[in-house]
Amino acid sequence: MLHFVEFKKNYGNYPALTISDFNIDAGIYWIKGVNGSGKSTLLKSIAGILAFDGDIVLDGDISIKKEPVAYRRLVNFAEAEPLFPEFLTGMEMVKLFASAKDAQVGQEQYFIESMKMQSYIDRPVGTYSSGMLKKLSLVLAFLGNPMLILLDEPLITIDTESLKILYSWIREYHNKSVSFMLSLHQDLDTDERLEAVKLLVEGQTLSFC
Ligand SMILES: Nc1ncnc2c1ncn2[C@@H]1O[C@H](COP(=O)(O)OP(=O)(O)OP(=O)(O)O)[C@@H](O)[C@H]1O
Repeated sequence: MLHFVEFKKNYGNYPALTISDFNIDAGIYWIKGVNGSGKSTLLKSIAGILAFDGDIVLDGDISIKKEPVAYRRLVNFAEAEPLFPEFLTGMEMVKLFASAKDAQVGQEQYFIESMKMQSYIDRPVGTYSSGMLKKLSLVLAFLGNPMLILLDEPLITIDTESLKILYSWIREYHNKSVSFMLSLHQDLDTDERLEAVKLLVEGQTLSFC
């Protein structure tokens, strides 16, 4: 599903992450690692938000470097602490992402309703609480027809009812062959029946746990 080829991400002189040749099959992955180990750097690089040396190839032949548009359409990302333009409403953000991700018309309604966001989705994002912002970022990460969804710290900030909904979305999309990479500090809820393979970011590289 994902192949790292001579991947290297430096911040100035600091070599944050080096992954020379690494393959990840389709599935659900739990990215572990201590603070500052490079989990967000990894997810932002896979999402195409950070520049890096080398290449990341999706599904055998879709290179982020050679086919950035096709690649980005298939890889969605929710940041740990999302920041959006404060003057736009939640719905304007949703429409923007739906258009960029070629989402089918009306797809967003299911997500907005199941997360119970109808009462504030038309309000400017600047008026949102941190939990509301987090839920908006999660909705955006499910729009379109992604092959891979990257969720950085998805379990923080949102209430327990919303967490259950998020787990159900992950199960539903996984059943449709969508892969996930979740960076988490806390354990996954074993009652939620998510079979996740553990990956460890340690010593400025990535390995299976
Ligand atoms: N913009 C930046 N400039 C310089 N160094 C950075 C930058 N962003 C991250 N780093 C460094 O890269 C390393 C990895 O950071 P990263 O945010 O990826 O870690 P993380 O595993 O996500 O941490 P946490 O669990 O605390 O969120 C850290 O040493 C950090 O100081």
